[in-house]
Amino acid sequence: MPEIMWKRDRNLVTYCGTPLSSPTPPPSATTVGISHLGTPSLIVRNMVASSVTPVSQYQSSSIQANMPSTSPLPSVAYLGPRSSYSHQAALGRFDPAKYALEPRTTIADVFIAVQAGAVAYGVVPFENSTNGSVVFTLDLFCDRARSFRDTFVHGVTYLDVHHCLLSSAASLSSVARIYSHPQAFGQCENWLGANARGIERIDVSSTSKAAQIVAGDAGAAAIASKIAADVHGLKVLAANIEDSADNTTRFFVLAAQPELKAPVSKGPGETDKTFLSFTVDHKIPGALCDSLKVFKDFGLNLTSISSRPSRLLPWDYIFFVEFEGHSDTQDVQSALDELRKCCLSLRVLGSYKDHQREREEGSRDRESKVAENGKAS
Ligand SMILES: O=C(O)C(=O)Cc1ccccc1
Repeated sequence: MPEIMWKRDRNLVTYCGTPLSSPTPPPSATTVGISHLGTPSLIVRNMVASSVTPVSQYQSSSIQANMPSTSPLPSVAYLGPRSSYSHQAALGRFDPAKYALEPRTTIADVFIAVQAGAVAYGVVPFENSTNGSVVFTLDLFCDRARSFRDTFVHGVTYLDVHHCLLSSAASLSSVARIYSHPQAFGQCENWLGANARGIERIDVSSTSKAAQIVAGDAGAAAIASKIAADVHGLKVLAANIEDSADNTTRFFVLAAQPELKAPVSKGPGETDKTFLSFTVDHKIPGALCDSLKVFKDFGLNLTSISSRPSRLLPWDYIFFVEFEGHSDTQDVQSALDELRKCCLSLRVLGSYKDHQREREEGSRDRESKVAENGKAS
């Protein structure tokens, strides 16, 4: 086997000197579910058609992760196997006629594939409306080993998430084990507390992985989507078991270069956002407060804040902030210059368009319709 050499040349990914793919701009951010893709059976057919065969679970995932795509189309890596929520989010954003959607075993493998230039884009879950941050993804953005220096957030896409309990067992009384992704367990706590007390819970890499395992184990069930039930030939023992009816997950679209230009025109309801990580000197009282005050002073509205342990020292943290504004504008650049003065380190992880306002307006519409309906009855 010849040694595989990757290098980056003016944003073209080259393999032994031959251009393989030039990143193609993705379609603009899309929102809410995948219903626009057609009937459930069409979606399932697309999922089957747009997937390459998942690698055996015994093969090292990191070797597979940075293998170049063999498709002539620009490729998009997602947390697989097929029928995961990440796959559904990727299908909502990337037309499978124009992009080759490729499953990866873990979220880390998606980052590895993007960083290596093996794919043009990656789709990873970032945060959930009921269960908060996806810590696996935040930990990869911490980039403690400096492995993902060229991996940036390029866009956002949203997915309405409705969980089901899937099994080949006739009823819950024959189920001894439930498999799922930790995020899915966290989004179904009420249902599990009321209906599945004492049943063992087993964390796996994705909900569709759980469905795949359960397809071969009659004493087990998976928390996954209705689409995963169809793909893996499982029965739906219970539907819509999520704690919150408007359960939504936000996914980041990753790419190996930042989206540098501030968009000249924005669609209705679109907002520019920037995501960054920073560290402060924990020995200085008020260091975090000083850094957050910069956003206030520059009139930049924060939309998300989270932290992960630095793993350098106990109780030392890396902070993540998302705010409204684009890093390619003078306002934001001045704020970042000021922020650098009170931070030990700062990394802009990407600027992108978001449709959140439109979604909020949509949910306000729903709320006012419910209120009007309440008055009328
Ligand atoms: O496990 C999956 O299917 C994923 O894509 C991760 C996830 C899990 C639960 C809700 C949303 C995304």
